Amino acid sequence: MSNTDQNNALGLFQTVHVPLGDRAYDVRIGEGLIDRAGAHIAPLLGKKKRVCVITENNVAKLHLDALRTGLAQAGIDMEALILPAGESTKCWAELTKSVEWLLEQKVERNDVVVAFGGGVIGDLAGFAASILRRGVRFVQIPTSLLAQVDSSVGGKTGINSPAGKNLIGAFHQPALVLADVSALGTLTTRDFLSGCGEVVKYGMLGDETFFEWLEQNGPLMAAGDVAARTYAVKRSVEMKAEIVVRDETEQGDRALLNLGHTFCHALEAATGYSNRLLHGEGVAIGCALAFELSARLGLCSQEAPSRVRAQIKAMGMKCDLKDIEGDLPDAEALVALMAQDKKVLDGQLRFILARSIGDSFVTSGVAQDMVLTLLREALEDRM
Ligand SMILES: NC(=O)c1ccc[n+]([C@@H]2O[C@H](COP(=O)([O-])OP(=O)(O)OC[C@H]3O[C@@H](n4cnc5c(N)ncnc54)[C@H](O)[C@@H]3O)[C@@H](O)[C@H]2O)c1
Ligand SMILES: O=C(O)C(=O)C[C@@H](O)[C@H](O)[C@H](O)COP(=O)(O)O
Ligand SMILES: [Zn+2]
Repeated sequence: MSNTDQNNALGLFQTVHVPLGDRAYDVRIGEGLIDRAGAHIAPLLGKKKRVCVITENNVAKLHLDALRTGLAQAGIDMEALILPAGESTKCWAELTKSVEWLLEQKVERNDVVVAFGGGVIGDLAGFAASILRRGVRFVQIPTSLLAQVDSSVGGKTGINSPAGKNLIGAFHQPALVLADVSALGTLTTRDFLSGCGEVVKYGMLGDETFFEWLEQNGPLMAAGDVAARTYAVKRSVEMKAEIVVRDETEQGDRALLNLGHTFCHALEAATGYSNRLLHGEGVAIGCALAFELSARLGLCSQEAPSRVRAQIKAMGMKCDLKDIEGDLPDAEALVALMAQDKKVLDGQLRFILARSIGDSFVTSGVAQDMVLTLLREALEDRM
């Protein structure tokens, strides 16, 4: 995995290479990458200097003109499909619309689709690209913090089902990721903090030093410091890339990236994939629950969940079930939703638990009673 600074016609950026053999690609991180998108994407194109971009209305309003100009500077034309923003767009209807639109645009096997937006667009457009003509290449241009640190890297693409989160999808690696940290400047505070949920997750699952860095630099990041944001994106991507390279299709270790997600996905399904709970918010709440469960099982110290919760709260993120507005189902119903989790093996739930901050592992040996009691207490705390 190389990690280099470059300064040429492509601008100044840092690279995390994801060495996956014939599916290897760069994640380029820096300012002004949208303005220079054409120069970065041009080497991927054949004779046809055109890309089809899938995006959504919030991002289109703020950044699509810049992308059009950035592509035009390298002589690349762009057609764009603008979908509604929000988690509910990760559904069959929008997938069908996207695939039919790509076919109308006569996208060929050798063309490149561009996913321009947050994790919703990355997951949806990546899945559309994976099934179009049995697979065309796609470039991720992630515009949210969450998408830059997590969803644009690693090739998990897909949509939600009423039965559960991300249950329909495919592994399809991008050909290139351009993470333009200047785009983060237009995020709402809520969306920025949602992305922080995944950032803190990396520290908790595998790097205590990064967790400590976040304890010290969280406020700087939130205040918009570009160097701090760039470092957080780069360190997160490095960690994700390392895990993905070890286990691309989640046969083992990759499940570590799911820390907090068994709880999170059940809560997202329970709140109807709505604005009541954003994915990164669910991840933060899920991580706090996973550490609490680990402590109750005697796997980690009692101090670890307190430190995790203190950091989540210090950054201003949602931390508890009581931070979710409106009704929630009871503990039994939440556990029933977990039964559709993709980590279920031989009918048994698997959880990511922790020995300490920065030392997590995957296990199937968690008694359901422990999970039910934990959830009952967390739900009672809402009363
Ligand atoms: N594939 C993976 O590995 C992976 C990893 C983590 C999360 N995910 C998925 O990602 C999704 C969440 O991603 P998300 O948090 O980016 O959600 P999102 O795509 O809905 O974006 C969050 C909000 O930010 C807005 N936005 C995006 N970029 C913006 C910008 N630059 N300026 C202003 N507003 C902007 C969007 O319009 C939206 O309202 C979930 O569906 C989750 O399951 C996937
Ligand atoms: O890339 C992964 O692997 C992850 O688990 C990253 C998660 O943050 C992400 O939310 C992912 O979409 C969850 O995957 P799923 O397979 O549990 O749906
Ligand atoms: Zn996630």
